[in-house]
Amino acid sequence: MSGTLASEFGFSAHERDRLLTTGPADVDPAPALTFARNVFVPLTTACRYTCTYCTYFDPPGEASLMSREAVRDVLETGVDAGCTEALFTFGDTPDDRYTEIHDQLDDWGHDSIHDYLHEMCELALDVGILPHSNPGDLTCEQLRPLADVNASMGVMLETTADVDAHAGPRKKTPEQRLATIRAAGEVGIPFTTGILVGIGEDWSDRAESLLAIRGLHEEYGHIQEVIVQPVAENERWRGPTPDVEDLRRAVAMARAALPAEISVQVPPNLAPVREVLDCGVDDLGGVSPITADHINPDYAWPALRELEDIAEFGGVPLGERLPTHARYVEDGWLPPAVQRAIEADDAAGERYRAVLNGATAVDAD
Ligand SMILES: O=c1nc2n(C[C@H](O)[C@H](O)[C@H](O)CO)c3cc(O)ccc3cc-2c(=O)[nH]1
Ligand SMILES: C[C@H]1O[C@@H](n2cnc3c(N)ncnc32)[C@H](O)[C@@H]1O
Ligand code: MET
Ligand code: SF4
Repeated sequence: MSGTLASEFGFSAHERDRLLTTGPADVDPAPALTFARNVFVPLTTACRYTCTYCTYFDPPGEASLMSREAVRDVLETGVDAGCTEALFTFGDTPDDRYTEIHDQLDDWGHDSIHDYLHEMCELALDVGILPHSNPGDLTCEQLRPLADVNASMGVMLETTADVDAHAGPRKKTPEQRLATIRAAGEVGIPFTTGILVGIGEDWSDRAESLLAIRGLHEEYGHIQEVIVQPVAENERWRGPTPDVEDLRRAVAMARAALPAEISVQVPPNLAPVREVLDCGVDDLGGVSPITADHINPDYAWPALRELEDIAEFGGVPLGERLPTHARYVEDGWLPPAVQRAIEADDAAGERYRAVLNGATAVDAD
C-alpha cells in the first residue's frame, strides 16, 4: 500500500528513504524524562481479533467482564497510591464476537462495551482519577461520546504493513488503525499511538508508519506521544524480538520523523530503556506502582525508584505528568467534565494540578 500511503499522509518516497538512513548519531538526547502514574483496568480480555503475539485475549468460552464494583476497587486503590491515570484496555469490540459478553452487558443495561466504558470513565472521574482509554478500532461516532469523559485516548498503529501476525478471519488491518487515529483527530482527542517493532514489518514499513503518524498529526495536531514498543516474547510469541541495535535505530527514526512537540515513549518494562536513552526518548509512559501490565504480565513494572535511576543514568531530570500532556490542557482540548475535575477544589483536583505544575516528587506519598 506504500504509494497510496505516501500520497494519503503527505510524505514523499525521498523522505522515507532519508529516514531509512537515520540512526542514533543523527538525533539529540532529550533534556528530560517523564512518566505517568497509572492503574491498569482490563475491562475484558475477550477480543474479536487474534493477533499472534498477544497473550491478552481469551480463547472463546473464558471471556468475562469486570463488574462496576471490581473496577471501582482498582480505581480506589489507584487513587490511594497517588495515581492520576486509569488505563482502560480491552479486546477489540468483544461484544461483536462473544455472546456471553453481549448478554452480560445487556443485563447491566448497556448496548455495547463502549457504552459500558463510558460509564466506567465517569466512575473514574468521580473516584478521582483521569481516564485514558485504549479502546481499539472505532469510528468518529463511537469516539465522540468517549471523548467527553477521557483525558486522552490511544490506539497503537503498530504497523502500516500487512503482517502475518495479524492473523485469523477477523483481523486488525492498517487501514482500520489509520482510520481510527484519523477519527480521533477529527473528534479532537489528545492521542497516544505507536509502532510495534518486530511483528514482521521491515525498515521501510517502520519509516512509513512513522511518517503516516506525522501526516495525521500535521492535519489534526492531536498526537501527544508515539510509543516505540518492541514485541515481547511470551507463550504465544516465541520470537524473534528486536535486538538493542534495531531498537536504537527505530527510536532514532521516530525522533527524527516526528515534530519536537510529540513525545517519543519507550516502555521501561519491555525495553532496555537505558540503552536507548541517547536516541531521543523523552517519556516512559504509564507506569503502575500497584497493578500488573495486564497485556504483558510476565514483564513487571520497574519501581518508581528505578525510574529515577534510569533518569540519573541519562543525566536528565525525571518528572511526573498527567495522561494528557500539558500543552493540550493549556490549549483547551479537554472536555468540560475533565476540565472540571482538574480545576476542582478537592483532593483529586489538587493532585492533578500539582502534577501539572511539576510539583510532585517521584517518591512522594
Ligand atoms: O495508548 C496507548 N497507551 C498504552 N499504554 C498507556 C501509555 O503507556 C500511557 O499510560 C499513556 O502514555 C498516557 O499518557 C500502556 C500502558 C501500560 O501500562 C501498558 C501498555 C500500554 C499500551 C498502550 C497502548 O498500546 N496504547
Ligand atoms: C495495547 C497494545 O499492546 C500491544 N501488545 C500486545 N501484545 C504485545 C506483545 N507481546 N509485546 C508488545 N506489545 C504487545 C499491542 O500493540 C496493543 O496495541
Ligand atoms: C492487548 S491490546 C488492547 C487494546 C486493543 N485490543 C488493541 O489491540 O489496541
Ligand atoms: S493485541 Fe489487542 S486486538 Fe490484538 S488480540 Fe490482543 S487484545 Fe485483541
